[in-house]
Amino acid sequence: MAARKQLTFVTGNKNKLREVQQILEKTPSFPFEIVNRDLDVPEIQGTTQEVAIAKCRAAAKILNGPCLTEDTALSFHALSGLPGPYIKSFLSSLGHSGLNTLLDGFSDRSATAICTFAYCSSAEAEPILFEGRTEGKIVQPRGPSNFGWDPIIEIDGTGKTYAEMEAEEKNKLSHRYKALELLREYLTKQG
Ligand SMILES: O=P(O)(O)OP(=O)(O)OP(=O)(O)OC[C@H]1O[C@@H](n2cnc3c(O)ncnc32)[C@H](O)[C@@H]1O
Ligand SMILES: [Mg+2]
Repeated sequence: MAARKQLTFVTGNKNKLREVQQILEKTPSFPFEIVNRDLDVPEIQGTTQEVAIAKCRAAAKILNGPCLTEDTALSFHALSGLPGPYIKSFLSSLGHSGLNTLLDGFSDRSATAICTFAYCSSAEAEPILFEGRTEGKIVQPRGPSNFGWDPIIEIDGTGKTYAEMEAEEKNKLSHRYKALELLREYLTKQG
């Protein structure tokens, strides 16, 4: 059997990489083998889509070939979608408790976790986006603090935070899983 073609997933985040690999292990029809490169790619300011497109373009230019990038946003509805794509710096500055405090005074604590994969088929190609969303609400931390804001989002209909779920459970309903399903469909059709 011919070896599967490789696709470079540019991320410095080991937790993202682990989840992508776990999800794809359950998806035997995925047409590429994912290999990781940790490149320092600038992340611009803008909408989640603008940030994702610029990052993928920059990574494809550095690699001079096809690549995959991923951006994760966490949008609080009461704050018109903020922190959104800026969640990484909000989390590192404010921590779990500070993110909760941002919503004090609002009755609406709902939030959307958004995962945006961007795929460039060559260094010059326009990035194509694949977006997955999962709804929840921001709560005081519950469960292990292994990955970002997992302990402070309780996922609708489960009564659990992402951090309280086994990997398998998160990977069946997560923003990342949903985005990866769309990417898989697209790449499978491309042949
Ligand atoms: O190299 P890249 O892929 O950019 O990795 P990153 O860690 O910088 O990731 P982002 O720029 O997309 O920032 C997203 C932030 O949200 C966190 N995060 C991403 N996915 C998450 C998930 O499924 N659960 C909890 N936190 C997550 C992540 O740790 C970052 O703090
Ligand atoms: Mg980043």
